[in-house]
Amino acid sequence: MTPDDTDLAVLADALIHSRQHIGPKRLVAPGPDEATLRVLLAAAAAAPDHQQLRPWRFHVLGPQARARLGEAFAQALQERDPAATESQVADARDKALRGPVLLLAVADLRADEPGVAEAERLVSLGAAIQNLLLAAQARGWGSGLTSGRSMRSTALRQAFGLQEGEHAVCCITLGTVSRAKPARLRPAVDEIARWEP
Ligand SMILES: Cc1cc2nc3c(=O)[nH]c(=O)nc-3n(C[C@H](O)[C@H](O)[C@H](O)COP(=O)(O)O)c2cc1C
Repeated sequence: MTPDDTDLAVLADALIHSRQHIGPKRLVAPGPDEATLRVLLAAAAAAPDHQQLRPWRFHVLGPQARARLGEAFAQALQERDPAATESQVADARDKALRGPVLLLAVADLRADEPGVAEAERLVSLGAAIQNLLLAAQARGWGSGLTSGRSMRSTALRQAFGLQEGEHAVCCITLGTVSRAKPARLRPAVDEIARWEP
């Protein structure tokens, strides 16, 4: 048996390759409960983190927070497009209500630590998100990431009390997959790797 044939390797590969982005409209109730969310967040907390700066956190959004997020989405749209119609504004607001469980991922780039570049801190957040998504996938929950210009809006920053140097990166929706699209074709290994002699 080669090391690739161990049960753990087979499981890990199956988990990684079966995860796919599911849009929030296709994630329906039920979603993971608080106990499960805590397990998923503990998986996020196991992400690599140079000098252990903890350069990110997750906001778990309850109904009031989701209403605040919806208002921020609506306000951000109106600010960047004053001609937006009522139905477009309502649609923007609605985005915060899709899916049973919603988290907001925030990068904290404030730590004055010249040895750890901002890019490294964002990599750590990406790893934390992926840990969370895979832990969710392993338990049968679907997930999707959403972002867009509203993430950088003053309205959203104010709604979640973000300080200078803190950045809302994306939302994470978790729930039951009602309808999955065919899996995306992933890049071939030789497209993403250069074998340096
Ligand atoms: C930080 C981040 C933000 C994303 N934001 C969006 C988004 O706003 N809308 C969307 O449809 N997908 C979004 N995605 C998901 C990607 O579209 C998706 O991961 C990509 O299509 C690859 O598909 P896969 O995850 O199924 O492999 C985001 C992904 C990341 C990493």
